[in-house]
Amino acid sequence: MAFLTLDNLSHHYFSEKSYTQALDSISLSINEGEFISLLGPSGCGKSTILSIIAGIISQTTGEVILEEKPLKETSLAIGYMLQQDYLFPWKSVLENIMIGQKINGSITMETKERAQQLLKEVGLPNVANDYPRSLSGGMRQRAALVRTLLTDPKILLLDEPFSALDYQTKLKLEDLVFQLLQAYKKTSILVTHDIGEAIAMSDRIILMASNPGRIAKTFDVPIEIRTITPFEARKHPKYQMLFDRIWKELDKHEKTDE
Ligand SMILES: Nc1ncnc2c1ncn2[C@@H]1O[C@H](COP(=O)(O)OP(=O)(O)OP(=O)(O)O)[C@@H](O)[C@H]1O
Repeated sequence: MAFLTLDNLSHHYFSEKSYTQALDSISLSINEGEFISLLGPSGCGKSTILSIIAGIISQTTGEVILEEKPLKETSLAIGYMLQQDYLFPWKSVLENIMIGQKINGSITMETKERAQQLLKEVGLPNVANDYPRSLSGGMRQRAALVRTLLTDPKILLLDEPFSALDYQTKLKLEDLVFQLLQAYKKTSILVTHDIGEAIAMSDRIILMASNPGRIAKTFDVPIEIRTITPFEARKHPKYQMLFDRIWKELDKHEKTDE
């Protein structure tokens, strides 16, 4: 039995003036500890899938099943990391990363120690009492990652978390996130437009097509790439081969959408 199942998900957005079928019959099984990427053209429904899993919106039809139970609303089992870090400027880094526990009234000495430990693990050992304005974009995203991990979610949703960063910072952060999520055996779903990032970080890539948003093809990433860091993966010959296959497939779908 899969850890997380998307069973025949469809979603329609309605407004007074328009109707959009964002998703059509999305079915996907994800194993515990697996890293999946959703890749595809703008508007194919990648973020809509994450919003449904996070319980922010309800699917029109279908089910999300986590550990054999339907997931119907927002849950602490789901952690969400976005392109923007959404750190509160008036709170220190430590206060920001413990915001979930503060809201739940569950801050303990143990939480504080774990927060400090995680900050060390992401290379931010000395910023707990600083304010977000004194941190670089990459440092802020690392703090946002700690905030997400501190609630110990079962599933991590990553919606283009590196896309606002400069290229060098993005590559460094990819390595860090990859290693951390592997160490903590987190099940993760990454939304990205970057074919290279999807190959370098994932076990499996779900290529989507639009109008309506649907799964076009699935690619398994070769084991030789999955067992090395994203930075090293980009230099592997099998990376280039897979890149070319995905590029061709994406091109085919973009042409049919035109
Ligand atoms: N709140 C909304 N109201 C109406 N239509 C929406 C809404 N959110 C998304 N859509 C539409 O649903 C479709 C899927 O959008 P979604 O944002 O999930 O795609 P995406 O693949 O994540 O796009 P991008 O890569 O540009 O972020 C698009 O046609 C979009 O215009």
